[in-house]
Amino acid sequence: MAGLAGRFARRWCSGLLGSPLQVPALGLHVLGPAMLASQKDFNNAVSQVKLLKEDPGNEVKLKLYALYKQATEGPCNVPKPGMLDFINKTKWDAWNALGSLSKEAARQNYVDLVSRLSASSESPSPEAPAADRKQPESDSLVVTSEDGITTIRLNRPAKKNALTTQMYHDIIAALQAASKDESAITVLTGSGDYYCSGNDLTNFTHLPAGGLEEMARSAAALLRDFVNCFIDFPKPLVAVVNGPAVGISVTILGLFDVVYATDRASFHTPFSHLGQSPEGCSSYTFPKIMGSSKAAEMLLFGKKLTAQEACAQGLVTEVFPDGTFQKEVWARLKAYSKLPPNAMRISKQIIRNREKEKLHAVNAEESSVLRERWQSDECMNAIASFLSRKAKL
Ligand SMILES: CCCCCCCCCC/C=C\CC(=O)SCCNC(=O)CCNC(=O)[C@H](O)C(C)(C)COP(=O)(O)OP(=O)(O)OC[C@H]1O[C@@H](n2cnc3c(N)ncnc32)[C@H](O)[C@@H]1OP(=O)(O)O
Repeated sequence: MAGLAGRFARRWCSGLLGSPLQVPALGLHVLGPAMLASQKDFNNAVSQVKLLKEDPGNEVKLKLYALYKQATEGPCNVPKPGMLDFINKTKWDAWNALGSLSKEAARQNYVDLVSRLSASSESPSPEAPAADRKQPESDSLVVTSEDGITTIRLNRPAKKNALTTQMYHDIIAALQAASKDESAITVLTGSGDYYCSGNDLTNFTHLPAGGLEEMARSAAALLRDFVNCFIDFPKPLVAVVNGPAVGISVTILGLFDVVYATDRASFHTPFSHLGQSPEGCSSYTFPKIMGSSKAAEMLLFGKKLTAQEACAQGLVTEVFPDGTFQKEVWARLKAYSKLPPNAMRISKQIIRNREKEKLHAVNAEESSVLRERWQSDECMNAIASFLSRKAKL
């Protein structure tokens, strides 16, 4: 069995790292979010992969492979390999999971990933903008900082950027670091075709020694800490919603200062379907933003809004055509990031501070109600249904 696994791993490595592009090895730029990687940056990154000192492991090589194919050939356009062709099927799955991600975005994600791999295998360089930042524990979150913008990118496209327990912790750490760094603006966005599919429902399957009750207690504590970071975040916080958004990724939008969305995005809070109840302060912010009956349709009945509807309700600031979304949004954010940072901080304080106490109280109440909900049969059955593939939203 070990021999088979070893052979599998060796074939895997040679298949994934060999790339058809042969270009001279050049220094790798550390790219930030505010500009899209050029073809030259991409070619450099392709060369750089071959020079990595450490083997990045099969999961990362699979990501590199999928992003490379998407960047050079576009969305997966070849037939799915047969069930027994394990290696090619796994590679096909990874490529196919990137959905309609544009070639440009794939190129940028590839360059970002290589940049992180290079940085972690070398000593920090003074030019690296985020060199002194503690990097997230898992590569499901990518944090970059450039041109006055710190970007926190959910990077689990194969799972529609569902939030694992580790990702909640990493986002908390990233927000705490961003609140103190040099950047003027902080952005949350996603990789791939989804913004975020909400809480990873498998989080609830890892029962601790204390059983269901202990799991619900620690989940409520984590939720409360997570949402508190958004309530207290001192700088302009912008969501760049690159695709559909579900659950907690939607509810916390009420705590952002600006929300830009592609016209492919949708906004879905299916709490009743899941036997759960609202969080992220949405029980307070949504009625305030859109009025109580529109909020009730979303939070009680799980009505899914299109990007245009969410914009009309005031949850989204502006909607952009998907084809020009990244270019237009980052150009705008780059311009805003040049505004005096202290003025923006102080203005945010004036706008938000009088609400903070209320928001903390709402967060505490929502977390405590959910602690009970997570122990209910309604919730257990809904999660079991999703995990056994009987239910999808
Ligand atoms: C101690 C524990 C601490 C836990 C921390 C607690 C804090 C939690 C606080 C918040 C609680 C709840 C708020 C919410 O967010 S509720 C919303 C939860 N989300 C969902 O219910 C979405 C479920 N997903 C879907 O319905 C569909 O996947 C989709 C999003 C509509 C996309 O459908 P699709 O057909 O386009 O793609 P699909 O093949 O289904 O997905 C690709 C793979 O991704 C996996 N996946 C997607 N979303 C999730 C998810 N939320 N959780 C887990 N896995 C997800 C999906 O299973 C596929 O995987 P695979 O390829 O089959 O392996």
